[in-house]
Amino acid sequence: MILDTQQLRFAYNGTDILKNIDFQVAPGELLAILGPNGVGKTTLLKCINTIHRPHDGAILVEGTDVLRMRPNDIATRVGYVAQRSEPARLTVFDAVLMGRKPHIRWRTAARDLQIVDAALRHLHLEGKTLRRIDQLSGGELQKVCIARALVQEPRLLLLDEPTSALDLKNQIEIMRLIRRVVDEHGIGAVMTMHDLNKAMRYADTILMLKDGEIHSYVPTSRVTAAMIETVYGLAVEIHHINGYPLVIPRDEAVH
Ligand SMILES: Nc1ncnc2c1ncn2[C@@H]1O[C@H](COP(=O)(O)OP(=O)(O)OP(=O)(O)O)[C@@H](O)[C@H]1O
Repeated sequence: MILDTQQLRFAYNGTDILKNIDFQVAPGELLAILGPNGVGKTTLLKCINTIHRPHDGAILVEGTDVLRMRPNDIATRVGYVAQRSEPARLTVFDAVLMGRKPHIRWRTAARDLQIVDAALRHLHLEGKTLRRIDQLSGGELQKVCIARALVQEPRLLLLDEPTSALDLKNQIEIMRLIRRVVDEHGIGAVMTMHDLNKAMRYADTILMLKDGEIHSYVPTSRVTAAMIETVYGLAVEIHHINGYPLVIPRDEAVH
């Protein structure tokens, strides 16, 4: 397993936000965490990335407890794309190169530069390498953050709403890129998402949170309208168009 979370519990100021969180991510698996605003999706990613320390339970990455890993070992195994990032006065190139830092021993090697170049090309940022990231649009900055996580060559990629600031074409390109990296490199990925259709189109597994606990944890093909209705409190239908699932809200209340 790439990721194994066991009976996680996390509280802010004594109030439980997450409890009984148990799930696994296998090599080549993309898991989407869904659930309403404020349910704890970001908090869960931050626990996995050791930004927060769970109050109970364990998080294993390739069999090793992340809380016992040195920061550099975490950084070579886990890449994290935050929901919001603080843009610094760095160029795009330098910001992406920073993702190689955990791998660089003495000084930047030719391979580091090749990996950075490739990531910039994949994200269509090659024309903006010398732009300062505090002068980018929200979507451009989001792509820089994804490029920085990819050059880390992590075994586990954590993405907090990776397409939220992107236009339709960029959303699809980023989802295809994430899918390809997961498939080709056999890594695991966990993303939070509000767009159910995109999650169901690209993820292998869906994990839905409700009231701080796992409500549903199923292969994408097993997601039902009833699950979505209970978690979001919204009546929906799931249709398939050209083989892709499409969630359509119905104009009626759920009790
Ligand atoms: N630093 C903090 N201190 C106290 N409470 C917090 C803190 N950060 C988040 N919370 C609360 O914890 C809960 C979970 O927040 P979190 O950001 O994990 O939710 P989310 O599911 O990612 O939400 P969204 O979909 O709106 O991004 C929310 O009620 C939030 O207000």
